[in-house]
Amino acid sequence: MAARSAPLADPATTPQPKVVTRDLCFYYKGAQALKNVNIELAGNRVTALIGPSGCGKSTLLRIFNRIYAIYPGLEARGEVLLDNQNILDSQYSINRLRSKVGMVFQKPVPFPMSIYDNVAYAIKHYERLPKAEMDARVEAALRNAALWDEVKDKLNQNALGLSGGQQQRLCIARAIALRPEVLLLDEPTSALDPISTAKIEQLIAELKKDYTVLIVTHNMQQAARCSDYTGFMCAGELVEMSRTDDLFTKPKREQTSDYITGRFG
Ligand SMILES: Nc1ncnc2c1ncn2[C@@H]1O[C@H](COP(=O)(O)OP(=O)(O)OP(=O)(O)O)[C@@H](O)[C@H]1O
Repeated sequence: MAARSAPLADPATTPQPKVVTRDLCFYYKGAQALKNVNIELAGNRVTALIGPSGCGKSTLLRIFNRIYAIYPGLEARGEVLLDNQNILDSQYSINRLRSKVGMVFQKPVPFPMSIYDNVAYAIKHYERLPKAEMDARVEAALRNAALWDEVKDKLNQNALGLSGGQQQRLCIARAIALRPEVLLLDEPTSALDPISTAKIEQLIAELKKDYTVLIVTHNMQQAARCSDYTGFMCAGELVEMSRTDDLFTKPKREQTSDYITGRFG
């Protein structure tokens, strides 16, 4: 039976949860991948999910923008409350959800178009803006993603000419250009070199001023460096969820301790 996530400690300084799941289960064509997951993502904080390969981290992250719904035979049960509204409810419009919850994938996937258009394209899907306003939005997103200084003189060049780390920051710019409230990062640095990784980690720390961030990572040091809260998952269950320092220094469950000390996984 999955552990119920304890309410996050110290309510005086703990922000309100932005996203809450209740008894969330997930099935791939009948095969259960998540078992009664109860997790809270604190608003304007970074939450990391760690755990062995195949434990369900990416499955959980992808539920938060209902991306699974485009594939047949995949089913989520339970509730996922974003600001107290259940996003799994078919009445909750997918367009509304995508404007509130942005996602960045493991491999940078810029569109084969200019750097400018990569960001503007995402905005145009939701809003019609005069040119000057669009320019300002594109610049703001690129600045927020710590990429502006590197690309400001070549906005019309093809994005595929950027380095991997720059492409990933462009994908983050594209996601934040829509001014989402929640940002999902699925192993965003696994394809990057250490310098690009450090830049993205620094960026993640900055982003929490404006967004609620969830990051899936295989790298425990990364979780320790850039998250406020960490959830440890195993075999489709959320085993433990605490403040990051606590989870790594005084885990409550033996399974967590075994994982972070390298005894399994
Ligand atoms: N498209 C799919 N169809 C069927 N089963 C899937 C699919 N995607 C994932 N699974 C299964 O769901 C379980 C959870 O997978 P998931 O990718 O969420 O794990 P993960 O913790 O993110 O793994 P990793 O760290 O290796 O990326 C695994 O047993 C996996 O085999």
